[in-house]
Amino acid sequence: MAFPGAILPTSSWNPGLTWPWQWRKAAYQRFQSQTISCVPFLSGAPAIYTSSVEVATQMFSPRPEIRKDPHANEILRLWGENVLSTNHDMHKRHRRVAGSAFNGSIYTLVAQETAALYYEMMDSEDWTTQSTVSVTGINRYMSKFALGIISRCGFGLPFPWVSNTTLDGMTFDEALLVVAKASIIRVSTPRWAYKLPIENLKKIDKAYITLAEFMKRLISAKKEEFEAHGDDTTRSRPDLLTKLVGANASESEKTKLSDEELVGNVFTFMFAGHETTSVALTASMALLALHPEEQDGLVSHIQEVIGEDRMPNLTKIEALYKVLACFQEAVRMFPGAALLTRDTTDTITLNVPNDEGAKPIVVEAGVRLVIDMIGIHYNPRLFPDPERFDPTRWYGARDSDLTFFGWGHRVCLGRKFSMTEATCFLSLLLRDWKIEPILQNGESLALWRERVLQMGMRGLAFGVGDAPLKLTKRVKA
Ligand code: HEM
Repeated sequence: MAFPGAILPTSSWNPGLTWPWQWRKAAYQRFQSQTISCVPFLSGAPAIYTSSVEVATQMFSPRPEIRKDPHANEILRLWGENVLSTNHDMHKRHRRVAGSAFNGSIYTLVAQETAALYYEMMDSEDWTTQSTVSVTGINRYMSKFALGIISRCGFGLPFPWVSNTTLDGMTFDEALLVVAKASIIRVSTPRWAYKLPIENLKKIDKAYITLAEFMKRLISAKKEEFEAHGDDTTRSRPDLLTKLVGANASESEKTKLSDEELVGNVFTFMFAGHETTSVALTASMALLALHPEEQDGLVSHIQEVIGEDRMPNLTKIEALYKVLACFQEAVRMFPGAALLTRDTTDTITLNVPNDEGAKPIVVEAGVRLVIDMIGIHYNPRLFPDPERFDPTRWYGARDSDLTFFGWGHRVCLGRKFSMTEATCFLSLLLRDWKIEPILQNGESLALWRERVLQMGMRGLAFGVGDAPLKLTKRVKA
């Protein structure tokens, strides 16, 4: 999507930025194809959009002629090259280092910390003492929650729900939230503009400086630990930051990360692990609020598996398949990573399925390939009656069925991390609280869904807007 179409709203004549969501019921049906090409009217590169898993698989394949374009992904490289931004051999190196941190120990930690932060949030917000709580926008809480879990489990940061530690008057979580929301402004605003008396730009600048300082201190402390204890550091604490700093100290070309790459990866994990999970948690709660019958079924299931256990362990969390399926269905319906792009650097051929089998299409160099995750997840051939919230679609699903995490050699590294966090959080919340939508005067559930559950750009990811919800404490027998 190029200027000026990108800045104008989506309408019947202009796609705008949100067409994959707003036209999800019509775009591919109109052209009777799951793969369509798009040639910008005034400026910009031609693009091919697909809602077909077969075509997306070809676009995702590790071929030398397909890459993530460094210019299109400038936001991802803001702090340094990293596992999300790089291609080919360089990507393999980053993935080798970061991937090794995603194992049983980190998921055990995620289960523990999610339960701990849940109770801390309840106490700090003073919800524990209330019988009902009305929240105008649950997103704010979910955003902070997801940030807390990645900070604690990925980076060993304390991240208390209420933080008093400030650097130049700004707390760490405040700085992170501002930075997460302001990346587009940061890449598009020249440095001199920050000297102007514009309050918002000053706040963004301060947040970037604060965060960079926090991270510098964190990395220095970890480096000192390596100097004092060598490889024992990795053995005693196998978290993500330890793995990344260990790779920075490594002598091997295959696992070495430079200082800049180390910082780039630290920030990438902070943000990749934050927005997508918080969007999905918000959507899960909003959808459950619309489906009280689903909540009732889940409460019995949760009681059977964890009873009144305050800190359920990983094995118990993994047994809560019905709660997990609700989360997976919410991610299908509201995929935070909505549009994934690749670019061709040479001519390729895509085999596009049609009624007769498949038709080969030659794609020149310089074409943008867009994997439309909304298109895929609302494709009625793959998900019959796609507007219906039906968690049973995911009962017994295999890892490879979870298309909303991508697939192939770049499948999401944090998929089990986010599923563990979400299953644990939603189970504790549903066991304690009934969730209902806060309706406006005379509003029906269908109208609430229409008003609230709309996707648009929120910070770095595509997400749902403010979801107003009422929580009512369940009366325990
Ligand atoms: C509901 C939550 C999440 C969703 C829907 C999601 C989705 C995705 C998708 C679709 C991709 C593929 C991107 C591409 O191929 O261009 C991806 C990649 C990635 N995700 Fe996630 N993600 C989630 C949570 C997380 C979490 C919690 C973390 C970290 C703790 C994480 C870390 C990453 C990383 C590092 C990559 C890059 C992998 C690579 O390129 O090799 N994600 N994610």
